[in-house]
Amino acid sequence: MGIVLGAIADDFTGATDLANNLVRSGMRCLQVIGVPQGPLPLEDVDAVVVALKSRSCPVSEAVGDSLAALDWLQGQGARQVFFKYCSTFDSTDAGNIGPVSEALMERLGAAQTVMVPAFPVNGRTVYQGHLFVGDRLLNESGMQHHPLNPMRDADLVRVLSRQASRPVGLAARPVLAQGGEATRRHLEALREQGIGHVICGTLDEQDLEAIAEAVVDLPLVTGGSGLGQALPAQYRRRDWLAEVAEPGRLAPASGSALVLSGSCSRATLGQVARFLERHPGHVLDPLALAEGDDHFQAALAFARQRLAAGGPVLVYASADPERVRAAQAALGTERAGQLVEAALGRLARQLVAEGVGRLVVAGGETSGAVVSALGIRTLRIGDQIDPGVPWTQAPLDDRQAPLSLALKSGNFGGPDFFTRAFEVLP
Ligand SMILES: Nc1ncnc2c1ncn2[C@@H]1O[C@H](COP(=O)(O)OP(=O)(O)OP(=O)(O)O)[C@@H](O)[C@H]1O
Ligand SMILES: O=C(O)[C@@H](O)C(=O)CO
Repeated sequence: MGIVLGAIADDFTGATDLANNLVRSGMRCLQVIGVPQGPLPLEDVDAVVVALKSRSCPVSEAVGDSLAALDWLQGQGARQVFFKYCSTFDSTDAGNIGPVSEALMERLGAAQTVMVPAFPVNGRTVYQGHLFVGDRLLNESGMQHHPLNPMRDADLVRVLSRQASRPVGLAARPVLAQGGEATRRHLEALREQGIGHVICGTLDEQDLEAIAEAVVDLPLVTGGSGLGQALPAQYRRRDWLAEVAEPGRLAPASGSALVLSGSCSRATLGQVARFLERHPGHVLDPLALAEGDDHFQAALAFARQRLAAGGPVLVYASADPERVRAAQAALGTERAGQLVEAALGRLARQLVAEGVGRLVVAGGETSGAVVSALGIRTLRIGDQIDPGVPWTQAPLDDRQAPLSLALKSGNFGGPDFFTRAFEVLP
């Protein structure tokens, strides 16, 4: 028998977010970085999430990578496929949510799929097709300033219609409130009218449950991690899942504790400030990194010394918008980001080789850089630290015990995330 759910995530921290919700609802979950070259041992795994970097790359690349992930997941026997994108629907008029969904539908022979970005526990809800972040419409939430995919329209039917070739429809709250069966009938009626994509309104967990009941037999579902919280109960009703007492059980953690932050999101800036009130930290400046190796070596020396004294230690490039803009103006946005990502990746590789065994990384791009630098291919998903962020464990060739790793999306986590993460780790 194969896996129950095969998921394709368009970034690394988003993959971990979905995997976290699946584990919390009782599924044993493995995250793989990129499409594996061959089969993996999956006897004790119910769901695999393939983490891609396909959110902001050219459409053709995103489609190609997503189809390769789909082929691999089908090879592992996945009964249902989940395309995971951001709960703020990060995309542009060119894509990638519409084109990737349509390519997956075509390959799966699916006439219809649902779009469910909502993640109510983190404040992402959808009403009459409009996406809210907390009490603000998406286009007033700060996301209108996103450097890569500014979200200037909260009407998801309109947003998706600009990037999809199949017609887009809506399953609004009054339908969901009537329950799973009524929602399924509504989807069917839309399918008969030729509607390929259905934006689902979602205000709370109950709505997610109605959607999950209605879509459990669709070959493809798409959305944020909220739907991942509700689907396992439906799989269980169909007897597809074994009862497992601790689906997020990991080996005991060991080694010293390090936080690396390249995220400049508002939540991360607060977390950095809170950490520095009680623990040592060292700032990385892209302008200084551009001048030679001394700045990196100073950060490495600082971290080594403080880790030896007991840790946890923070190394961060996180900076307020003004400082980020200044670095970007001087170096170019891409080079500034690359300098930071390369430095944090190098620090991770060096310090893990020297004994760091518990590592928190903040930022999606930053997480991608660190995971690549460490050569990590698979992550076993453990228990949640805060909504959307679990501890994970990765086997490493040159380390006997697995590395405990938490990958935090920029805007996720409470203000004390960087300290509490280590307190909740067994
Ligand atoms: N001081 C800085 N100046 C310029 N760029 C920076 C600075 N610090 C970090 N960066 C870059 O900003 C980018 C931050 O993106 P990243 O995805 O890691 O964080 P995020 O956007 O907060 O997270 P998420 O994608 O999970 O919401 C990275 O490319 C990082 O290298
Ligand atoms: O869905 C979310 O908000 C996150 O998992 C994410 O994708 C952030 O990059």
